[in-house]
Amino acid sequence: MTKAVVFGTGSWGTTFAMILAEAGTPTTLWGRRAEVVEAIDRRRENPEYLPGVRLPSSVRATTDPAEAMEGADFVVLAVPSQTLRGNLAAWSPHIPSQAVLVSLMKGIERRTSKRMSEVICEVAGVPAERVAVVSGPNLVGELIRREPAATVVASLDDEVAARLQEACHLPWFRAYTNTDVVGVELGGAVKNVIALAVGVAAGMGLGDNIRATLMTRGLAEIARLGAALGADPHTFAGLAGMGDLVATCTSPLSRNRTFGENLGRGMTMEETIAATRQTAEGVKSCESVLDLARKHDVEMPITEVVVGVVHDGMTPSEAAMLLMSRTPKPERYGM
Ligand SMILES: NC(=O)c1ccc[n+]([C@@H]2O[C@H](COP(=O)([O-])OP(=O)(O)OC[C@H]3O[C@@H](n4cnc5c(N)ncnc54)[C@H](O)[C@@H]3O)[C@@H](O)[C@H]2O)c1
Ligand SMILES: O=P(O)(O)OC[C@H](O)CO
Repeated sequence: MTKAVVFGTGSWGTTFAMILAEAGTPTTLWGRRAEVVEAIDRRRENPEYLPGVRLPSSVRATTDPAEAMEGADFVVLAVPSQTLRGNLAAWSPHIPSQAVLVSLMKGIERRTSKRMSEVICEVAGVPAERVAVVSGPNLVGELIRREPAATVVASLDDEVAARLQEACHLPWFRAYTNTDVVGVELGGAVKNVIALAVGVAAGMGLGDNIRATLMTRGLAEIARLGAALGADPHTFAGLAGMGDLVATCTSPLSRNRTFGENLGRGMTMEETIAATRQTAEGVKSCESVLDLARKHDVEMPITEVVVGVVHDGMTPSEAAMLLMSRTPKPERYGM
């Protein structure tokens, strides 16, 4: 029988463990805090991240990475992107030799500008064919109510993607396979940056025209970066591209969009950070995305102003003015 371990008892790690278990894949959750692990194991609930959600009995929890990893076919990683490298270095000695490593994370590493699958290969010393990523319009607030959704399971190895698809496919959670790991990861990481921009616009009281413009031109930025990195352009019209961009930019459940909205309303960075309880990946990843774009000579004006607002003290009004006063050009310029 296929078994999985999920590292990270936050909202997505716990929800994906629930999905795997419900799809017939017994799953162990690794958490760093004993009280969370105990609540999951004894009360079948993660009161901090998913209060009131009953977890299946085939979800166990432990704080011991070696115990968590025993017999696992899938090692799923769901910690904040910027903590992956350090954590995985400690967990790597326990990874079963044939296990597939799965990233649920939607971030780009600071300093190296690496995608999560690249960090995994480097730190765990596994070939890219033994890595898979899961990404798509997957807002946890809806999934815990078992509302219908779909996702993309990507791996360079078709057979690996198909096995993971089988391990997590449910009547209400439809998983599609893809071999474009680069495109699927970029779609997930960069949409968070665009959701920050859309949130800022919404917080400023601006309307649907500019929000749609930011989403559309944001997708153009994602596609330009993807083209420079060798992604398949069709991926960005799919669930991990446009699908996730639309869900994240329009949903009040999105942490990234909400973060931007608070800034747009006039909250300071300190106030906004204090009001954000969970991981809003775009806040740290916007700089790494911009670094990556610059390395590849790709123009990403929306990402630039997001970095300006989030990290360099630019006001939302200055950001709006900068974007609107750019040189007029054909729509497909630089695509
Ligand atoms: N929540 C969603 O709707 C959703 C959906 C799809 C993808 N994602 C992605 O999944 C990843 C995880 O997000 P999440 O929503 O579960 O975040 P979260 O904030 O809900 O949980 C993060 C988890 O990581 C743990 N953690 C924090 N710092 C750590 C550290 N230094 N070492 C080890 N563990 C640490 C926290 O205790 C928590 O258990 C992110 O990349 C996010 O973009 C989230
Ligand atoms: O809450 P967010 O902004 O991290 O978005 C969650 C998921 O990535 C949506 O697919």
